[in-house]
Amino acid sequence: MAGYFPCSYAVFRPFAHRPEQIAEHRISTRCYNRADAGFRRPFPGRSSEDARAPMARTYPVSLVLKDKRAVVVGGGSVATRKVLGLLECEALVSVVAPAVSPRLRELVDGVRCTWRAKPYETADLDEADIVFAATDDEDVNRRVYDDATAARLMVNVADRPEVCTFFLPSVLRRGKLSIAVSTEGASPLSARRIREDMEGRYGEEYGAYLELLASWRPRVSAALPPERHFAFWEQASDGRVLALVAEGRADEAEAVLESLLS
Ligand SMILES: C[C@@]1(CC(=O)O)c2cc3[nH]c(cc4nc(cc5[nH]c(cc(n2)[C@H]1CCC(=O)O)[C@@](C)(CC(=O)O)[C@@H]5CCC(=O)O)C(CC(=O)O)=C4CCC(=O)O)c(CCC(=O)O)c3CC(=O)O
Ligand SMILES: NC(=O)C1=CN([C@@H]2O[C@H](COP(=O)(O)OP(=O)(O)OC[C@H]3O[C@@H](n4cnc5c(N)ncnc54)[C@H](O)[C@@H]3O)[C@@H](O)[C@H]2O)C=CC1
Repeated sequence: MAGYFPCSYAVFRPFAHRPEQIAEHRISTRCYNRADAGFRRPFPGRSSEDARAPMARTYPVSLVLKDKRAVVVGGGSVATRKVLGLLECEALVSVVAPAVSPRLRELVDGVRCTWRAKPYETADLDEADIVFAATDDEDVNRRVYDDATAARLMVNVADRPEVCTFFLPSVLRRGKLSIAVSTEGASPLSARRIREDMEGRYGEEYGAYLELLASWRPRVSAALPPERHFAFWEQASDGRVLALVAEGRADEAEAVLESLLS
């Protein structure tokens, strides 16, 4: 099965039909402070009252993007990272950019990943299911955002956390296990550091372990009445089976599961 594309949606968007109002009303304190520090051009018409308005909580989900059409506008390092994640989930990726990074060029195969070597135009979003704006041109990113919003498409804007309808978390994968870390735009580097910290705690053994448990699900459903399912899975996940899998003792892990059926 294709992997999931973990992300967090910003679901509360009261001014979704007027992008300039979103900029004015849904600005996070962090961005306001960064603007003051010279990192970000201040948005027009913003008051300190607006700056205190908290950004909406996000709704974490894992998207199934297999065979869905993802349009990525931009071809630099940020776009490349997005494309790698999308291809991992078997999405159909269309990159729109006059130039792309060498790594991204390698990923373009004309089938799962195509490249339109030109500047962005509105028609590039025709047939898109999900959109990523990742150019280094603020105005282009804003235009992609406007067009995607007009078409009611989910859109991630690399340089504008405050208008994204979803963010990308930092993701640790171990087979079917994905641990997605999000700071809702507060500190992407912190998300990465936490993900790196998790790498030491959740090793490769989780891949085989979860495959084993997945293979047992139909068996448990068939062999045990529903009221015994929870107790089975509680014991199956108490650490013994995981430890045996980690030591490469697959037969013994199976035997423990077998014993839990009686
Ligand atoms: C809002 C968000 C929108 C989105 O979804 O893209 C966004 C926005 C911005 N990122 C910026 C900077 C950096 N981003 C990274 C890295 C990652 N950024 C990712 C996600 C997100 N980044 C979303 C919020 C996620 C969250 O908060 O949880 C990760 C987790 C996932 C991914 O991209 O796949 C991936 C780590 C993957 C991994 O390694 O695990 C690094 C570190 C590095 O490069 O290693 C830096 C430099 C250090 C720093 O600034 O912290 C800037 C400023 C740009 C500038 O200053 O010009 C903006 C714009 C702004 O803040 O205004
Ligand atoms: N969300 C995130 O994780 C991060 C976001 N950023 C932000 O992301 C943006 C992109 O950063 P990088 O990838 O490092 O930039 P980059 O300079 O490596 O790449 C920019 C890309 O945009 C393309 N582009 C320029 N004009 C275009 C147009 N009219 N139509 C289509 N494509 C066009 C260029 O051809 C190039 O491929 C920046 O605004 C940066 O501030 C930066 C770091 C992390």
